[in-house]
This record gives sequence, structure tokens and C-alpha cells, in this order.
Amino acid sequence: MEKHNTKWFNIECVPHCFKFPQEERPGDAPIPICNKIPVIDLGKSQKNETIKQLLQAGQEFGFFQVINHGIPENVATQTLSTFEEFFNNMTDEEKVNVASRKGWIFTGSQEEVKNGVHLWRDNIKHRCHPLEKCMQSWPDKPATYREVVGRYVAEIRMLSLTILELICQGLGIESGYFNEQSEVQLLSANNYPACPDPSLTLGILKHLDPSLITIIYQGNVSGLQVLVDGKWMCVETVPNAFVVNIGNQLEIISNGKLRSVEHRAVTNSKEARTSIAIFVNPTPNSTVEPAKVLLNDSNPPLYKSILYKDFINASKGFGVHTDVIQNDS
Ligand SMILES: O=C(O)CCC(=O)C(=O)O
Ligand SMILES: [Fe+2]
Repeated sequence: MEKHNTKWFNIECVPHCFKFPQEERPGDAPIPICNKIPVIDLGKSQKNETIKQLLQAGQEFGFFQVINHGIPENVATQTLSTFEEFFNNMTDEEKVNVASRKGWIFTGSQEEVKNGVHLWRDNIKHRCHPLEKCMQSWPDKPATYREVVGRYVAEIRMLSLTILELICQGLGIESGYFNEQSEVQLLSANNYPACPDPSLTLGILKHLDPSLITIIYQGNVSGLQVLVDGKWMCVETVPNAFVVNIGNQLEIISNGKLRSVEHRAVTNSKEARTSIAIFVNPTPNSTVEPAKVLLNDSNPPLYKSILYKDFINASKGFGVHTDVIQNDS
């Protein structure tokens, strides 16, 4: 208990350095749940119907959820509990000593400053593919971390390849196009502690993901918000579902047919929220460009070809530690 009281977030008022300017704050007005974001059943035998739903969701919202995806529920819930334990057990002193660690990056609220204001979150990032190669340098506390997270990321890799292949077919791109394009898998787990005044703070500022796709598990605590027709909407928590969003790279490859849409994470005053995002990314040296098969006289390329590493370096797509993440091989 004593240890708990020393945590940075265990305070009664939001310190000034966590208060976002008026125009960026979530504010007090209730944000509605968006019940239009499709929940797609991947267990259906009508593959063409599934493909149609995926494409439509990617086009309209840039977001969808998947159920009946084949990943046992306990794989996701155990991983979420493992991250909760990881974040709860890490002392503020341990968090300070970040630079000395190899293979994973921890950023606490102290370091994470966006537009001059601190984010209300702790975060860990590390690579997770190829698994055997990177697993040895992951955290070893809790003792089950590598085993539990390893199983989770292996399942998510298969799910992401299934979704990318269905999207490939839907776009009319040659099968396997994304095999090479999806060689990097990056895990980013967030812990947003309960906040005394969520109207003032943000867990993650409005952003676009620099991935092909991102697969998020958010358990049963909501906090992910998406811009729908210019208005913030909450992404509903659906039991045993994964939230999938289209990243910048897939928007480019689809020549704008699929949309990468702005989203953010807000806090709440009642309970901490933990989310696990897996970014499926191209390798740093691969060229990202609109797929040739989608281009013709009436569909000229809307995006220039770019090396993925140039895109990421220019946008600092993974925050202050982008270089480390890109070069960690
Ligand atoms: O916590 C969430 O649900 C959002 C995570 C997210 O958008 C990200 O990590 O890029
Ligand atoms: Fe995101």
C-alpha cells in the first residue's frame, strides 16, 4: 500500500503540467458511444461477405472490431492482466532508469510531453517479431511476461495476416502483397491510471497510426475515441473483440480507398485502463506506394512512393524513441 501511494498519479488534483489547452481537452460534455463502427464476425463461412464488410468499414470509418477471430479469450485476458501487473509493480524509481534497458522502452508520464503537456499514461514498447529473436530482451517481471505476451503476439500475428489477406483480396491486390510489407510487429501497451479530472487530461493525443494496421485489445474499460464526421465518438467495448484500425501505410497502398482516421485515448475517474496495441509495420527499408494494380488513367496515384523509414523519421511516428525502435534489429 505504501508503495502504491508513491505513484505519480495517486493525487487528488490534476497538476498544471497535465492540463491540456482548452481546444485539446476532452471537456465535460459526454462523448457518445459510436454504434456504427462495424463489429465483423470472422467466423462466418461467407468469405466474400466478410471481405465486403472489412472494406466498407475501412473506407467509411478506418476502424472496425472483429469477433469470432479464433483467439481464445483467456489468451487476451491473461495478457491484459500481465500488463496490469507489470505497470502496477514497477516503482517510480525503476521507471526513471529507462535508458539502461535493452530491447524495450518504457515511457512514463514524466517523459511523455506532447505540445508541452504531460500525457496521463505509462507505456511500454517493444518489437515482437520474429518472436524467438526479440523475446529474450523483453521484461522478465512478472515472471510469466515472456510466455504470456509471446503467446499473445503469435496469435495476433496470425490474425493480422488473415485480415491483411482478406483486405488484399477485397482491394484486388495480388495475394501475398502484404507478406513482405508486414514484417515488423511492434507492441505498445498503455496504462492510463484513474484520473481525478478526466476533462483536463489525455492518455494519448489525437493521432494517426503510422502502421499498416493496428490491432488493439482494450478489455472492458472504454477510453478509445475516434473522429466520426468531425465529432469524437467512443469505441464501444465488445466482449472478446479486437479493435482494428487502418494505419497510414495501408491508406497509401490502397491509394486512399481505405482511410487512416484520427483517434485519441481519454482517461476516466473510476478505474485504470490498460490497452495493448500491436502495430503491424513494413520493414524500414521497404518502399510504400499505391499498389500498381489500383492505378490507371482515371485513378492516378494520390501518394508518392516513400521508404518506410523516411516516413517514420520525418513524422517521428513512434514518439521520442522512434530512432531506437526503427534501428532495433
Ligand atoms: O489505448 C487505446 O485504446 C489507443 C491506443 C492507440 O491509439 C495507439 O497506441 O496508437
Ligand atoms: Fe493509435
